[in-house]
Amino acid sequence: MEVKARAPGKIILAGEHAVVHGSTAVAAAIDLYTYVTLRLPLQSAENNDKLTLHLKDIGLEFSWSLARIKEAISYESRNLCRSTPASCSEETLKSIAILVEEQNIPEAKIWLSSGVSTFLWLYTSIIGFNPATVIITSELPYGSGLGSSAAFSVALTAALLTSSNPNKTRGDGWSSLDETNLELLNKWAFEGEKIIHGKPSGIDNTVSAYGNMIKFCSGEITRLQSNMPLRMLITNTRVGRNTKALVTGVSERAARHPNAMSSVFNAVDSISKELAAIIQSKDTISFTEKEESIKELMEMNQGLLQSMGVSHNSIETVIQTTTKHKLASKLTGAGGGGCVLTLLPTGTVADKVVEELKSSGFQCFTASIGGNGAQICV
Ligand SMILES: Nc1ncnc2c1ncn2[C@@H]1O[C@H](COP(=O)(O)OP(=O)(O)O)[C@@H](O)[C@H]1O
Ligand SMILES: C[C@@](O)(CCOP(=O)(O)O)CC(=O)O
Ligand SMILES: [Mg+2]
Repeated sequence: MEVKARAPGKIILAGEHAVVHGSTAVAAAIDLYTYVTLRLPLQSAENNDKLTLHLKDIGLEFSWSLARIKEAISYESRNLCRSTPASCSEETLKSIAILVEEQNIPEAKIWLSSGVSTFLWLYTSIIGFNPATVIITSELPYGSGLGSSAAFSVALTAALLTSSNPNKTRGDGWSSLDETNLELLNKWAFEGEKIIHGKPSGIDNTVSAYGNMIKFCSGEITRLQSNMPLRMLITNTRVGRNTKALVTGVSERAARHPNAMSSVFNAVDSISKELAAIIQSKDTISFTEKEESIKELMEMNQGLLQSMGVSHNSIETVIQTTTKHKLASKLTGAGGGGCVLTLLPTGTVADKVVEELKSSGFQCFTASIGGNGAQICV
C-alpha cells in the first residue's frame, strides 16, 4: 500500500516568539510543501523487517531493523494508541537518540538529527513496529523560518494516520482531511514539533495542518477570512539558525527581565490583534490605508523582535535595503538569520529592490499566501 501526504510551510505575519509566551500571532500557509510517501510492503515481500527513511532531496537514507528498534525502545511501558497523542518522554527520547546516532549522520547535516528523532517517535507511536519505506522531499528551505519542521511533522503524521485508518476514502488527486482527523493530526504533529523546537507554541503545525490564515493564542485558533490582497516578498538571508536555540534565548531573557519582557509581549499581542482586524475588516477604507497600517505594524513588530534579541546583521541589511525603496520588512519565524518578509503594497514593482537584495547574496521569492493545509493522496 502507498499513501502520499503533503503539508505547507508558513509565514508569520506578526507575533513570533511572543506567541510562545501567550501573545497572539497571525500566520498564513504558503504554497511550498513538504511531501511524504509512505510504502507499506506486503507481508511476503523482501525488506519486511526494516524501517527505512529516505530524505530524497538531501540524498540521505537511514534504515533500522525492526528488531533493533524494539530492543532500543521499551514500548511495553507505554500505552500506545494512535487516537491519543502523547509526548515523548525524556527516557524514550534518549533511546531514540541512540538509534539516530547509529546512523552516523554526516557532521555537515547533523541538524537533521532532531527531524530523524521526530520521525522515529511519530512512526513507532502511530504505526508501531511495522516495516515501511518513507520517502520525504521538500520545497522549503530548512531552518529558515518558513516552518519546515512543522511541515515535516504534519505531512508525516498525515501519511501515518491515513495508512493506519481503514476507513480512509480513496479518490483522485489531493484531498483535505476532515475536521476530526485534522484535530488528531494537529495534536500528533505538535508532539513531533516539540522534539524539534523544545517549547513550540503550536502555531506552525496548526497553520500547516489547517492552511489559510489564522490568528493563534495559547492554542486557540481563529481562522481568518482575508478581505484584502496581501503580497509579500520573502528574502532568505541564507544565514542558518536553529529555532530551538532562539526560543530558549528569548525565554532566558524573559527570565532575566520579567517585567520589561512582559511589556514587550503585550505590545506584540496588540500588534497581532490589530493586524488580524485590518486583514479581516470589511470597512470601506481603501486598501492603501490598510496597507499603510500593516506597514507600520510590521515595523513595530520588527523593533520588538530586535528587543527580544532575535534579529541579525543579515536581517538588518535586508531591512535597510528595503527601507531605501520605501518598503517595510520584518523577520519571520525564529529570526537569527533565516527569512525576512517585505510587504509589497498594491502596484509595487519590486524588480529594483529584488535586484539589490540578490546582489547582496540573498535569495528572493514570492509565494502565494493563505492556501491549502495538509492533504493526502491515496
Ligand atoms: N524534510 C525534513 N527531513 C528531516 N528533518 C527535517 C525536515 N524538515 C525539517 N526538518 C527538521 O527541522 C529542523 C528545522 O526546523 P527549525 O529550526 O524549526 O526551522 P524551520 O521550521 O523554520 O525550518 C531541521 O534541522 C530538521 O531537524
Ligand atoms: C519562534 C516561533 O514563534 C516560530 C518558529 O518558526 P520557525 O521554526 O522558525 O519556522 C516558535 C513557535 O511559535 O513555536
Ligand atoms: Mg520550525
